[in-house]
Amino acid sequence: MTGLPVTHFDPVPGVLGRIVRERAGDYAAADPGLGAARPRTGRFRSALSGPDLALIAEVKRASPSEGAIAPLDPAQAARAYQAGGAAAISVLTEPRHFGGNPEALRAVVGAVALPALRKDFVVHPAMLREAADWGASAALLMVSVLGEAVGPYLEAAHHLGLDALVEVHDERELDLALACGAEIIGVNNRDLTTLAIDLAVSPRLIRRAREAGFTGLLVAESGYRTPADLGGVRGLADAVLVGTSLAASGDLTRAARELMTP
Ligand SMILES: O=P(O)(O)OC[C@@H](O)[C@@H](O)c1c[nH]c2ccccc12
Repeated sequence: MTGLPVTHFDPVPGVLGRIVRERAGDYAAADPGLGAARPRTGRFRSALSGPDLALIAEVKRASPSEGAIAPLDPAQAARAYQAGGAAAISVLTEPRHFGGNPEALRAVVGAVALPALRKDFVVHPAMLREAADWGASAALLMVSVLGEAVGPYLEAAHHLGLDALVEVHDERELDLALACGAEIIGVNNRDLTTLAIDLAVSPRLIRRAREAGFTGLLVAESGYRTPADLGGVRGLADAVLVGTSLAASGDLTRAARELMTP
């Protein structure tokens, strides 16, 4: 595959815009080639497909909204999440604002049998190639960052054997995700341009996706701290993605179990 757009992103405002510009700079000289097609395992997708609300637990050491969260050891954290019933592990690899790095992802892949998601601001095809090389089963693709390019990026992820979590935050982004053939759509409750959380966003957009006839998987993301917080997406979402509240808990296994017990 060639010709993947690497530079013509929608102009992105706020905190998100800054991170996107930094990441684009990091990868400006990287080789955009994807190489030969790799077989798709669909491991991430199948891990979320059960009848129960699945947990994607995130290894998140810092964030722009919280600053330092916890000095997690990624392998240990992933094992603790696995013991607590997580279906998949999300690993931040963004270094400046989220305390992530490539080694964290590799360590998680080596430590647990669960599929891992590369959580980063994907703005260059090399970032997908890396995700596959590092053993991730999936990568995050943000419609707020990629705009219309999300379609080609989705194809690139699939070419590399990865599942993609296509993230949206409003109706316009959801409609783009639906149009590009996303199989797994994540609805972020956090507006990444202002960092404000609104737990009503996920139920609203998940309903809209289902009304549009979407038959893929839907993930509710960000801001969940208590079992009661999950009330709005139980029976609606296939999975929830939770980082801060688990990472900051001090006992990741227990926190994961307690959060998911209605
Ligand atoms: O820490 P929280 O509020 O539980 O959120 C987790 C996850 O949804 C969040 O880290 C996230 C969602 N989309 C992102 C995009 C980039 C960076 C981070 C994110």
